[in-house]
Amino acid sequence: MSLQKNARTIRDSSQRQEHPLRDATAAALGESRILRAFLPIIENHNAAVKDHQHQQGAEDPLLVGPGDDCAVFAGSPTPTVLTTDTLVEGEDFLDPWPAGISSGGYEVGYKAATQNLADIAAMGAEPVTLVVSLSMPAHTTYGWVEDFARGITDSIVACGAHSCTVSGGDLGTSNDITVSITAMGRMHPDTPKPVLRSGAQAGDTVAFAGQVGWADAGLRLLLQSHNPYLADIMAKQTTGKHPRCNDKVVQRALTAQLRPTSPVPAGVLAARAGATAMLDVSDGLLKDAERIACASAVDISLSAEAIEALSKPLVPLAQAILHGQPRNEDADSYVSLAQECVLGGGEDHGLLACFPSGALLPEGFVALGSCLVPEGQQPRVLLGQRQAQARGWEHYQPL
Ligand SMILES: Nc1ncnc2c1ncn2[C@@H]1O[C@H](COP(=O)(O)OP(=O)(O)O)[C@@H](O)[C@H]1O
Ligand SMILES: Cc1ncc(C[n+]2csc(CCOP(=O)(O)OP(=O)(O)O)c2C)c(N)n1
Ligand SMILES: [Mg+2]
Repeated sequence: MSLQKNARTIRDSSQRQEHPLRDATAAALGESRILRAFLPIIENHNAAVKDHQHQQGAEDPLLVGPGDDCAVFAGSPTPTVLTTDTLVEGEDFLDPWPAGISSGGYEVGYKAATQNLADIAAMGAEPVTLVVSLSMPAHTTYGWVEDFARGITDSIVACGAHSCTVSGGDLGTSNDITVSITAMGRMHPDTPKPVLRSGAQAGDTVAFAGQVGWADAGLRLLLQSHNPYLADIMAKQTTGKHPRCNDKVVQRALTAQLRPTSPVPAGVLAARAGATAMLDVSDGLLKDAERIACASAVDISLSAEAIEALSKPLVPLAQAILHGQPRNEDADSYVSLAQECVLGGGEDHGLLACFPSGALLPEGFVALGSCLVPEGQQPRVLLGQRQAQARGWEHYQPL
């Protein structure tokens, strides 16, 4: 059957039945169920294309479709990986934030590039190029766009993606600034097999490279308009490109939210060390660990001590955040807020990976736990002995 005829059959059949959730909203459904409106239709299409190519005696180059950090395409000498990510003003950044600090062009370009580079790294691949689409109001200035371009190139350098170019893009108009970057990467010849989310096995070590919880702590500070502590430690000129701050821990959290970096070379190192599964943590450690657990059909057990070690440096920040809230909290609430940032905070773009038990962890990775044979039907993430509730970012039910 020709592709056209096949596609028409699919369209006719989809018109015949009205999906029972047709009037349900994104807010009611959440991201994963909203994707189900999209995926069966494109997967049908992809299957029709595959059949068509087969009949022509050609191979479909799409090796891995939707569902992982990147799509994977057959390539010579090694497979190519492809991803895209979007930032929207008002939803993903503010200019200015209630705290008085701005995400200007530099921060927006920086963050948009990092998000994409992290998805490439999460496949164990090396970033090759970015294509940048920028929609903005007509009153956006030359200076903003210049800062935006510099933010992109500085992020590429800071993430260690030294072979990544910027090869094109698109300009458009919109009421709110919207940036969409598409990134292409390539597997290294020594490790041509992409690291998917689905390869983890019971017994594997779960390990993490990068930082986690800091961007969430930064977000919480930036969203506060009257934090006396923050006002105290910020230097006078806080607007513009680089907010200055006299407190190193607060500065680290603000930087993690405004100009995050991802440990990109650690992706290739992980592939080389035999990583069985990997993703970048963008929506929260528990939620993203659950994605590996579900894709690989394993339970993941995170060590309470390892989580405590990640949370500890965030306790002074939790104190700063709670100082900005109406009533002062006790020490226990600082500790639990720090842990909430580590377990549920997104946007740091560290790499969570699984390695065969006994494998030497590559530089930059610390062990967080292990994969287990699943106990129930639904794979779970455990914290210590107990099942952890997968908090995390959900676009249609924010904050
Ligand atoms: N509109 C869409 N159409 C097709 N696939 C999509 C769409 N949105 C997301 N996906 C796929 O769903 C998966 C999860 O997306 P997302 O959570 O944005 O990934 P990530 O957090 O790694 O950026 C990805 O494999 C992505 O390609
Ligand atoms: C104004 C504002 N509100 C809320 C957030 C928090 N936030 C926005 S997106 C996001 C999660 C990551 O975004 P997503 O598009 O899911 O990235 P991906 O998983 O696709 O890499 C978080 C925590 C923010 N950065 N800015
Ligand atoms: Mg990702």
